[in-house]
Amino acid sequence: MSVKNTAPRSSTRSSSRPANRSSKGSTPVKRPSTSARRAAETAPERTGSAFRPVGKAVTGMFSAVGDLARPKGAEHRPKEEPEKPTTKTEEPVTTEESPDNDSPRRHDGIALVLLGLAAIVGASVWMDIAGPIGAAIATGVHVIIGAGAFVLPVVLVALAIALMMDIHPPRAVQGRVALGAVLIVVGMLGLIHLFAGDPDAWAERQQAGGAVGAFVGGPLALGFSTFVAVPLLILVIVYGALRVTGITVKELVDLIGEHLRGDGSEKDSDESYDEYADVDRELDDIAEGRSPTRRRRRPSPRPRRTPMENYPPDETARAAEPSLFDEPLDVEEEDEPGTGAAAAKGADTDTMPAVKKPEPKKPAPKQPATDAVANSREQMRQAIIARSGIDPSAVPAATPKSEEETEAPQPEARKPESSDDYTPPSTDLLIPGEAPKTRTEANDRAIEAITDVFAEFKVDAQVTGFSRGPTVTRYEVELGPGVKVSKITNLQPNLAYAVATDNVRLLAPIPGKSAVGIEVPNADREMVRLADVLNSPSVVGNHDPMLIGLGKNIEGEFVSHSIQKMPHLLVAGSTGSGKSAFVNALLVSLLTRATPDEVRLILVDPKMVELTPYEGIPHLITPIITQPKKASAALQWLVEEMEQRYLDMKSARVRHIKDFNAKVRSGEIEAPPGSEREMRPYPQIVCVVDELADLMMTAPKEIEDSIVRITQKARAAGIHLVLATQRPSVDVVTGLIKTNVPSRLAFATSSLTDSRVILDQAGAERLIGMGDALFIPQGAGKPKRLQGAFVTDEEIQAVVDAAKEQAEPHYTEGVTEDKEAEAKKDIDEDIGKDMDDLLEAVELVVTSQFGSTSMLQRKLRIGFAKAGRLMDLMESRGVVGPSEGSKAREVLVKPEELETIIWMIKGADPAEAPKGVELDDDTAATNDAEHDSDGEQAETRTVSATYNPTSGAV
Ligand SMILES: Nc1ncnc2c1ncn2[C@@H]1O[C@H](COP(=O)(O)OP(=O)(O)OP(=O)(O)O)[C@@H](O)[C@H]1O
Repeated sequence: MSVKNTAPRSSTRSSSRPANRSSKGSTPVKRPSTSARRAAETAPERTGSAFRPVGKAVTGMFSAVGDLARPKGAEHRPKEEPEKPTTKTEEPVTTEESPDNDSPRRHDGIALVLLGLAAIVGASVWMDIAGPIGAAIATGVHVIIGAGAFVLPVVLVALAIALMMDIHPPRAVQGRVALGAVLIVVGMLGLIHLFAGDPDAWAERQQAGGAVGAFVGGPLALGFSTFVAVPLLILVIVYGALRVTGITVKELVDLIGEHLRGDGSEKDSDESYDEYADVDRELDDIAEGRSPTRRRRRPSPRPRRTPMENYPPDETARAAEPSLFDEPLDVEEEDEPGTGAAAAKGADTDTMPAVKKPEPKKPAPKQPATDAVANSREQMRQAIIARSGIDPSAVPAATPKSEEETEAPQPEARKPESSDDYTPPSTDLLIPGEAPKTRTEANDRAIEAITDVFAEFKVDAQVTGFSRGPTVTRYEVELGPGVKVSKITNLQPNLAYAVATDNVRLLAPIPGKSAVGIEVPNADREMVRLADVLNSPSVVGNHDPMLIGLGKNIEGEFVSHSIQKMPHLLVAGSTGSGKSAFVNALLVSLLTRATPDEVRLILVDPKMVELTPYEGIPHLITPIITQPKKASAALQWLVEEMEQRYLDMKSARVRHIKDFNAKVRSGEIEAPPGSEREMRPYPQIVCVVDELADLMMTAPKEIEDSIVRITQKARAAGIHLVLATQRPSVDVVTGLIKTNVPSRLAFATSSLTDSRVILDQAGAERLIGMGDALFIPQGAGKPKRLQGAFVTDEEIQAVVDAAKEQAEPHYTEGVTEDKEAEAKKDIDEDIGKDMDDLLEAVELVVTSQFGSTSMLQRKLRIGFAKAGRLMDLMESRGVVGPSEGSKAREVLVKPEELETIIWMIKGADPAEAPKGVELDDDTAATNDAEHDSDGEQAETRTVSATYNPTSGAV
């Protein structure tokens, strides 16, 4: 229950009543004040006894005394009462409150009257010196309360003192206390009466329980016997005591138990663990109408790690960023976007409301102290502090790691290994970003909201710090002892509601910390510029030409990753989530770090517009591909290129293209004599597909085959795929593609299913778009959240121009030619319709190395005549030797040459065959001999027969 909540409830009530009244057409009725009414309603209900009239009468008396005693304006009504709407239709609660006009002098007067009465009664009953009137009064008192008359003066003096000192129970409990007191008195008098022997004579009764004792004890003794009546009356007294003290029997037993155990220490009490116990009690007090007695907050037995130990204070940022409750600072006017300095820098023309530069603020007028909004904020803040003891503006913010990084000395930048005449465009062409914010009003507001949720749901947890990333802030929450983490995770919808976003993500725990992370999107997000990422010391100091700037993580740390380590990447996200921005960041990173000798590109852009700015850069192997068919051909070309590289690596006895390149550079590998081939280091190849879905629609089988073949083994060959799609459905990102593309980058997806397809887990559907991403590099289990780096079209243009100025692209021919279609044109006439069967037969014979006609019959389920014909066709093409009667024919083609022979049977130019092998009988025989005798020579033969697909470009 909260103070905040009670106000609306009372106002609801009050708003409904006038309607009722008006419907009856009656005038406003007198009603007791809220708390008195509540007490009067509840006390009799709880007793459920015959004491109701007595209770009511005494309640009235206490109430009246209380009212009389209460100084004007000092009534103890619940805090929220003054906030109740006091419109004309409001019930006239003030009619009962009229005695409030009494002055303190008046209840002093009543106290003196009580003292006088006490003196009279005391003088007469104790000493019999009050004269005849006094004696009459004494007799009267004795008749009513018997021996109780001896105590009455003391009670009257006590009442008088209480009146004068303004000590009285809160109004809400007055009825309860009065009833309890009456029960005790009546019970006692009854007991005295019984212990006096249940006298009948009034003279004796005056010395026993008086009329009250006789009327209570007498009938009981008569009805049940004294033995039953005595315990019954004791029970009445106990009940009265409970009413007066307001505790329950259980609490009493607990209290006694605690004392008996002798460990009154607060350790065992739940309350000692409950940081909010005092606050709860206060709130209960207020709700029940008691004055909220402020108890001193016990120091928490749990030594909480202070937030300051976790985070160095960021005084400068604190000073620069006013908290929600600080006086507004005068903000210096900034340039309008597109004017002045911003325009001179060629500032970003991309308009993005959430991340664009802050609007130039008008000089804020100093808020008057009485400002209603400021007041209500302050009240809310105080309520939160009262409940949780946490001041949002005191929660420390972590310094963004990027800021710590820049303090380190700048390492030496990389120099390209190869080109003397080509220098990659400088990152100075890119626009640097603004310094990251450490804390803003939005953060304070979110801390308040989170703290409020914990208080509302009575969860012992508190925000101990936060780190602000560009898009999202992660609030660190520490739990009290014994609090389940699930208590926080179950609160996710409420937290989302409190911070007014559905994109709250919970990390339980934050990796490496004993704290739960609550990631809340920043209402005032910041843009991450690629320039900042590429100029960060960690990127500058890294000499990998394929390192790309990805963005910034939630701790404000720059994130970069090498494409070589990916080695293939799947990028997915719904439209507008930031995929193209990422592809741009990737390409600009490569352009600013790698020469065309080091990295070559194949760009596939089925959307036709996304990658157009890169047209004509020297890194391209082929012009930007926009047709899916050509893309499919280019992927097949990549497969051949990969096979070729593997052959070269094999012949050079190296396992990675880097080692092959090193050998070429050192002159260890040379083109064989007579070969026209010039040995040059192979460049790394990156193939970027901007929309995989378009390709998969055209030729799903071929595309999937090529992708799978490349991704399975192209890592060592220096060929890398980056596949982007906005439709990560299972027909686009097939199981085979998924298993072979190990690195994933997910931008906001439109559904949980899409997130599962791309990340194999949920999460991407909760991202907030515009570059907010989850990245799983190869081998990493948990995705890392980051804000993608952004480059504007102007920056891209500047870098592309700088690259184009230095070199022309040298396109390799035939990359996008559909070789299979062309090959089909020259099919031998004698093969005719048997092409498919022949190819199957060749594959069977070559892989099994068994040239038997009956085997063909069996496996291909064909007749003898057809099997014989296929065997003859194979003989004429040098696959098998001549017939040797009933023996199987000799197989002349080795399994590793299968592809080439199939290639040739299909009718392609043998010179373009992917593997170098001469297929006329003589050469085949010679080759076999070479293989057998001299492995080294055999490999030289392979090299000599191969071609270098990228050689046209190098
Ligand atoms: N990293 C980023 N930082 C800031 N803004 C970004 C970022 N990425 C994208 N945006 C904003 O989001 C808009 C859409 O981004 P982008 O064009 O990259 O989306 P997309 O996923 O490629 O969409 P589509 O698939 O429709 O092409 C951009 O114009 C830009 O304003």
